[in-house]
Amino acid sequence: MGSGATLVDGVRRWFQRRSSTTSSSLPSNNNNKRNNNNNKSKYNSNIDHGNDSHVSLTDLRAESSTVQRRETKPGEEEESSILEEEQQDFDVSGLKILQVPLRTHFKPGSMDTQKKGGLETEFFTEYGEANRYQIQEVIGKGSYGVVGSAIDSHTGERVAIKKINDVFEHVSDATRILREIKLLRLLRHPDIVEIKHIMLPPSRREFRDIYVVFELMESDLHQVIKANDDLTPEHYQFFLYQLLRGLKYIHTANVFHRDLKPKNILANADCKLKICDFGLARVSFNDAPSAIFWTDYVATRWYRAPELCGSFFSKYTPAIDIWSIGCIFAEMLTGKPLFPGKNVVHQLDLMTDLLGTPPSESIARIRNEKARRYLSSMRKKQPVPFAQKFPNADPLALRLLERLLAFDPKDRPTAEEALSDPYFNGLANVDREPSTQPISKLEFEFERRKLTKDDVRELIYREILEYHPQMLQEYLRGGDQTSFMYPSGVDRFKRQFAHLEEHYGKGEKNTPLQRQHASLPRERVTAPKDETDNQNNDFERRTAASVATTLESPPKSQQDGSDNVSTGAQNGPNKPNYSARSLLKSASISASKCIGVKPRQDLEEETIPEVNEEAIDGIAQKVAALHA
Ligand SMILES: Nc1ncnc2c1ncn2[C@@H]1O[C@H](COP(=O)(O)OP(=O)(O)OP(=O)(O)O)[C@@H](O)[C@H]1O
Repeated sequence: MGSGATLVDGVRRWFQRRSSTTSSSLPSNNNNKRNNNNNKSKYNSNIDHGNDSHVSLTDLRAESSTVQRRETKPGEEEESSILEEEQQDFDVSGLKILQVPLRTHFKPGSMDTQKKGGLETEFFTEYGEANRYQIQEVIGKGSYGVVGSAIDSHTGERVAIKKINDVFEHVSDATRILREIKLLRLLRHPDIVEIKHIMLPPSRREFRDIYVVFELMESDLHQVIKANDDLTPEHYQFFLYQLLRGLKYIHTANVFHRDLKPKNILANADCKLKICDFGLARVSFNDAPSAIFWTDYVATRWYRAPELCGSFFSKYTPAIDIWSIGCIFAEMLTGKPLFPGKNVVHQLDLMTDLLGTPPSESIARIRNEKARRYLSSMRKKQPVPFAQKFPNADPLALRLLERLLAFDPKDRPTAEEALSDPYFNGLANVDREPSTQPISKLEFEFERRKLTKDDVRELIYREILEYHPQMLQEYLRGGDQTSFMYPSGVDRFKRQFAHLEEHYGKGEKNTPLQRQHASLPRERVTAPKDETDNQNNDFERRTAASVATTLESPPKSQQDGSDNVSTGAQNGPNKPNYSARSLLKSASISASKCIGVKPRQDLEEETIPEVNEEAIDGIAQKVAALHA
């Protein structure tokens, strides 16, 4: 306890000093300040009896940051204190350093990374791109490509470079990448991973791969939870605080992340967390047709909110992300996933085992008739007290967790509300929990039209130019760059990555990963039935595809028709509509058996592939065929 108490105390004092030394540069809305002297941290008594050496270390650091601030020259104060704040963020010296398992898969060693041909050298010297990053090792592999660590010779910083292969193989994949790089450019926050740069492709109209340079993180929360069985209450608090702070910012931009899970939270040994993987994120524009917005919903099941397990509503709220954060927090506390459902019905079962069956008022609000009937017909369950499920946890943490995991989305707090929960007394400070402006519709106008490969290539290229201001100027002036093959470091990277990939996982029985979230091209959707029959556990994939009909709330006769094929155990002759099977059929998660999925490492890996508008018709036909 002592070390974490020190952290909280240190951070609190830091805030207090900051308020007194830099108050002129801060918004002076005292009503907004949740963190004040009367708001005694629950750790105070521990601090008094705590570990002195930790206290003095934190004190010293907090002190030195204050002294530095005091020494700022007049006139420079505002700017430097803001910069300093950004850099320092939190003093985490009181928290025990995390174990972060080594992620090195292959070190290049004698690899020919240094070799530069004459022309290449010339290009690189002139443009400075290629010599800038020296690739070190492969640190991860996702469905879109390899991630390597590298040194940025301009800054000396270590960075992560993600090579995304064959970006334009499917328009839907390319659109996902466009969305992700755009969102990460627009969402700048200390708790969100930062894109530092994107390499300029060698040709505007012909490039296939892109190289995205991120700030380098040491691990992810999934690994941290697995490797650290001695996390303290202060770790839990600081982790949750950062996640909610990042989420507050994301939600005020009107963005829903939609796939929050421990693997999508990057982590450093110093306890810093950053939200990543915005590939499934969407901007919510009030006038956007909700059916289109949600038909491609595919978040990993274990972290999926109940309303998404049964297509409860046609409009969803940011509360879906709050639910995921609740699941992640519970996983931190116990070291195990909270709701490791095997399919959506099992998922709902696990949720109701803990939370009890929802009250009738909550069920009554559910728009989808099948989901409503399914929930009403469930065996009534009483909630399990959280103190029993999480016996060693801080009662304040559990009170907040219960709010995050409210079955009814309207009962969950917003991220901002959660940050003002008493659990964060002494740590939270609204001045350090920024909001942002809603993202402009103009940035995402491409979501409203059907894009061709060339359209999306142009849009990605335009997005890359944001990291190449001079080229952007030329582009905006209308200079035709089509035939201008300008030099870039990409060719060299291509070779380096090819080499690394060749050696990646050597000795392991790895098969190449395939894109998980890929939207389905129509022809794949309509693959022959027998291709799917031997896929056990894929009931969900075969049947959960009636998104369109669910969202449009089909007439009763249609529902009855689809229920004829239901074989759910509760399906008596007179109650055909609310079996588990029919619920699965109406879930707003859609997929096809035809998509390749990653070799399964654990059940949570079974993310359901994304389905786009284009694919819905095909899926609907396929489902109909399956049940014919
Ligand atoms: N900035 C970073 N610093 C360190 N590691 C990273 C960084 N970004 C990604 N990684 C790691 O690289 C791996 C693959 O990254 P990522 O999940 O972004 O790829 P992806 O192709 O989008 O994967 P997915 O299949 O989950 O969609 C992950 O293990 C991740 O932890």
